[in-house]
Amino acid sequence: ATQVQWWHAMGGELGKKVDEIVAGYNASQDEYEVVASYKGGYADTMNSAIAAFRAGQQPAIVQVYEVGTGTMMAAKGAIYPVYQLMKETGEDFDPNAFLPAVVGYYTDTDGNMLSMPFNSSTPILYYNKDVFEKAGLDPNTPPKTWAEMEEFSKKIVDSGAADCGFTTGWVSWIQTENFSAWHNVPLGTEENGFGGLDARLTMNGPVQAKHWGNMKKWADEGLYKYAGPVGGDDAQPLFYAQTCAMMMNSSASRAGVMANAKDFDVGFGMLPYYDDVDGAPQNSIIGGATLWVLQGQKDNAVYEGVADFFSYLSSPEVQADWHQFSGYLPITNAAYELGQEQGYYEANPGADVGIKEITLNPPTANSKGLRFGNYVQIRNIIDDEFEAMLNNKKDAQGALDSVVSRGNELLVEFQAANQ
Ligand SMILES: O=P(O)(O)OC[C@H](O)CO
Repeated sequence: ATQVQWWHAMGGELGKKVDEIVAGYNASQDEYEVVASYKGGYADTMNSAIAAFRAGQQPAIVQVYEVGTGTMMAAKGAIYPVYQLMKETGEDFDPNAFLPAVVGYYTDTDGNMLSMPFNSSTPILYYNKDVFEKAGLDPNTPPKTWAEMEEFSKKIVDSGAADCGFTTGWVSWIQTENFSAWHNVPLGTEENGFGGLDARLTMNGPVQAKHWGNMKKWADEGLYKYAGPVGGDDAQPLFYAQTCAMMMNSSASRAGVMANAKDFDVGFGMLPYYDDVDGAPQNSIIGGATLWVLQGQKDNAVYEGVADFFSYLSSPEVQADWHQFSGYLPITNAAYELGQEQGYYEANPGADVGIKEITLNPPTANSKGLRFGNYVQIRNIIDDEFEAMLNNKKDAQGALDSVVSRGNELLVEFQAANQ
């Protein structure tokens, strides 16, 4: 069989499921053998693939998170656009089969899909119903607004029901990028970068500054616990240990929550919003990753295998199973409909919160996502400046102003290198 190497970033429960899907594909036919390799988190996986490409050792498929999209799109000689791959290998492929929010993120300005959707997520709220009850809160009513997040957190901490009200994964993705979309305020010019390489960051507006300022205040008051940079790896353990009663994290944290939150009941809610911001809540944006095909495989049969595997991955049965297990969105209309027919959403209340959030309102220029170059590095700057604020080195406005000025230097460099 022709081997097809796939480098991915799915660890823990998600990694086990990826191995199961790959085994299912390999058993379903004997022409190709997909070999899946876990390469660490999203940033590590992307960096390993770039280094491997330079050394001529690249895999056929690499999973890249959504914020790597701008960089991958610009790497023209390195990528094999998916719409072209499917056409050249004669594989049936209908971009309209995918949810519009997913397609929009990964298409070029001519509407061509460049990478293959696989695991699209969006952040949601998880909460501990048992702690809510102990604190005298209604376990069936999650907070809707940030004012309620603060009020509920105070009740939880003051009553001793838990040590902290809430934590969050991804300060960048959830409390800055999705926060901005949810409140319909821009992250940058040129429709958050979709309009061209001359886009610049503007995520230091009054709505974002107020929110970062509140996060600092809530951290000082012990209502919010910081879970660390990048994905905020401490968020899940803090939630599982019932230290924090609420957690904002990827819809795909569901698999881990289901496996680890054994001693208490979990409720699900939408992201909170400030009710004095006009138009909030707007819609959330997708995260997660897509599969990029890399150029340079010597045997064309490898690409035929990639196309065949992609068809398998996006079949309604495989997608619905992956979505229902992981909490990633059902990325095709057919997978969503299959779940409805199966009665999955009725049997699993809260499993459709993410879908409701991304489809809450038709996306605006501020809420269809982002596409900035060098954004992997810009995310590190966001974490860095958030920590500087928590450590009293800067106030919220000063920290966000630095995000914008440092980030824009990277955008200027990216524009010069890729125009
Ligand atoms: O944890 P994931 O896969 O939902 O991804 C979260 C963020 O979108 C990563 O950039």
